[in-house]
Amino acid sequence: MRIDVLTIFPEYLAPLSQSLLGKATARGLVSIGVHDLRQWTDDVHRTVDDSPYGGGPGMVMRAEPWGRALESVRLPGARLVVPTPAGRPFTQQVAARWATEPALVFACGRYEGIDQRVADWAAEAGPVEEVSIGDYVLAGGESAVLVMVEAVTRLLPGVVGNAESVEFDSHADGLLEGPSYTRPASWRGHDVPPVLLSGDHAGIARWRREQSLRRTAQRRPDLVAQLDSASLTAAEQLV
Ligand SMILES: COC(=O)COc1cccc(COC(=O)c2cn[nH]c2)c1
Repeated sequence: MRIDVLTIFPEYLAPLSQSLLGKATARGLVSIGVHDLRQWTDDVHRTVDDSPYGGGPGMVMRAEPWGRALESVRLPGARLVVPTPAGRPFTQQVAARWATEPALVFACGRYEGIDQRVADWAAEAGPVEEVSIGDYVLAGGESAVLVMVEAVTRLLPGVVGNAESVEFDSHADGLLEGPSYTRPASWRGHDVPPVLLSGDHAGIARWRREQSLRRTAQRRPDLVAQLDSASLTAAEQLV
């Protein structure tokens, strides 16, 4: 997968070339390019923002630099992702869908946002998604891109050592992951649930499912509504 990020703070995206991602890049599973939007400005001050039409606080990112940057960086048909508080929710399902894409381009907004005509114009050349990573407002899209790139690239085959651990992630089956334990069996008066030491694999699997349903019902009742009927019935018994 090819990932390109357009931003006025390229140094903010430095973590992308380290740790998990660094290894994946080194192994050729994903290639990442981070580009400074100011490369595509046309004035001596390298201006990327201007006052909003219609008045209002703050500044808006100008369309021209974005148009030139996207023409230069975005492969034909590549999915353009714009992180924004006003976007559709970014979920594990969205991450899984994007993980099959050959290329993704991320546009990091700053100030009050990017002139809307950029997304509208970009949609003429390929899919554009305005997505939110949560109901809060950041100073810019860079942190959201770090989050989304991590969620997507860890799903790429070969990036996460143990493929099973990806399969059993929270949200992979619509449920939250239950509690995990490791040695020692007793720690500061807290013991590991005995079933996990029993060797009864069917019992362990049943217990883990029950823990996931219970935790989901308690912490994310909004997710319970989306469960299939079997899981729903089980979850309702546990609230
Ligand atoms: C068309 O889209 C835009 O103009 C985007 O513009 C902005 C403006 C300010 C901040 C951001 C960053 O995204 C978030 O704050 C965000 C994403 N998820 N949850 C919070 C983006």
